[in-house]
Amino acid sequence: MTDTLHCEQVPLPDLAAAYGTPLYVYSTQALTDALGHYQHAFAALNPLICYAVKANGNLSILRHFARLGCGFDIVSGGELARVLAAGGSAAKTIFSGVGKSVAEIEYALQQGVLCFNVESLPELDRINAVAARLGKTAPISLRINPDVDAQTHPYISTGLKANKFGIAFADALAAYQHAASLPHLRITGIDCHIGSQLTNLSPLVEALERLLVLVDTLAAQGIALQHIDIGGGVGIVYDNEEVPDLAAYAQAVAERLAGRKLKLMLEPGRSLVGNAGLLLTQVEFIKHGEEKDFVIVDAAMNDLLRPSLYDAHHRIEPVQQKAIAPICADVVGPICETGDFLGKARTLAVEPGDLLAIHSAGAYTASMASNYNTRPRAAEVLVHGHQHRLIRERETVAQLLAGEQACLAD
Ligand SMILES: Cc1ncc(COP(=O)(O)O)c(C=O)c1O
Ligand SMILES: N[C@@H](CCCC[NH3+])C(=O)O
Repeated sequence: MTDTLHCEQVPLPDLAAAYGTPLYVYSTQALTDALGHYQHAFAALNPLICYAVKANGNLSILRHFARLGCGFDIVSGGELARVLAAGGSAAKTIFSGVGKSVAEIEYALQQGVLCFNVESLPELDRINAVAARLGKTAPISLRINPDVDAQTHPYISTGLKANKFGIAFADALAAYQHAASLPHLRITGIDCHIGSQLTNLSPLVEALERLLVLVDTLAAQGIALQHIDIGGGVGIVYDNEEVPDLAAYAQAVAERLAGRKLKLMLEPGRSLVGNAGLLLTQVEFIKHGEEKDFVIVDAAMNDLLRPSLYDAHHRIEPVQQKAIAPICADVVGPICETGDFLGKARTLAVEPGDLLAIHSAGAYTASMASNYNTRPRAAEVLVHGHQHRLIRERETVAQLLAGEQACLAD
C-alpha cells in the first residue's frame, strides 16, 4: 500500500470506517473555491448568483452557500422548503420550472420569492390568479427559449425549439404584452437556460445576444426590464473535457451588457458542487464472466444514476494503490438491471474489500438518488480540513418502510 486518497486532509478509509459505504463525501474548501471562481470572474458585474438547488440540495451545502451570499434557483416547493430550512432567503430565490402547481405558487408568493421564471402563457394566467386570490402582486420574468443548440447530451439540452422549456422567441413579445395586461403580475426580467454540462461558450453567448435583441424590442414597446438571468453554469471536467473559461465567459457577458442597466443573475449548479464531491464505495466481489469481468461494488445506479441515464463517464479510482495485477472490468452495483453500471471497461488493480472513489459526484448524484430495489439512501459527509461531519444520515430500511406500514390495512 502506498498512496491513499484523501478528501482535504482526511484519508478516505477513515471516512469509510466512521460512516460506512456507499458514502457521498464533499469538500468544504472545494465548494467555497468553486463559488469563489464565479464571484471573482463576474465581480465587475456584481451578479446575483443563484445556486441551482437541484444539483445538490443537501441542507448543509445550501447553508454553506447562503452564508457565502448566494441566492438560489429552485424548481419545486420542496426545494423552496429546503432553502428556507437551510437559512436561505426567499427574497434571493428564483422559481424556475415548466409545471408549477397552484400550491407551489401560493407557497412561493407567501414566502416572497424574488421572481417566478415563467415558461408558458397558461402559467402566467395561473400565477396571476393565485396572486389575485392572495391579494399580492407576483414578480415575474419570462424564460425565453432562444432555439440555440447547447451541444450537450440531448436529455439535458433545454434551449431548442423541440424542448419543453421556455417561451418561443417568436412568441415572446406577445407573452410580455399579455403579462403586462395582468393586474397581479409585475414584470421584472428575462431569462433563459439552454442546457447543462456545456463545454462550449459560443451557445451561451449566442443565447445572451438573442435575449438582448428582445430586451431592446420590449423597451421600444414600453416594457422596461430590471434583470437578465443567463441561466446555468459551465460544464465541469469529468474525464478530459475542455471546459469554458469563466473569465472569458464573464468578459463576453460584460461586453454585451455594457451600457445597459440590467442586473445580472446566474443559476449555476453542477460547476459549484460537481467536483467538490465523490462517491466512496467498497468492492464486494470480483466476478469473472464469460465475456468480461465485473467489479461488483456496494454503490449502484440508485446512488449514481448518471452513467445509466446519460452514459455519463465518472472517473473511478482505487482509494489505495496496490501492487497487484490490474484487470479490465465493468464496475457494477447490486441492482437487478443490466443498466446498473457505474463505469465500463475500467482498468483497476483491486480486490474484494477495497475502496473505490467515484469522482465528480457532487452534482446530480445524491439529489437524483432513489430507493430502487429498496436500497436505503446513502449517508453524506462534509469534510473541512482535518474535520468531518455527517450531513445526512444513512437511511434505514425501517425509515423506508414506515410510511407504507402506517397505511397497511389488516
Ligand atoms: C432552469 C435551470 N437553471 C439552472 C440549472 C443548472 O444548470 P447547471 O447545473 O448546468 O449549472 C438547470 C439545469 O440544467 C436548469 O434547468
Ligand atoms: N441531471 C443532469 C443535469 C440536469 C440539469 C437540469 N436541467 C445531469 O446529471 O447531468
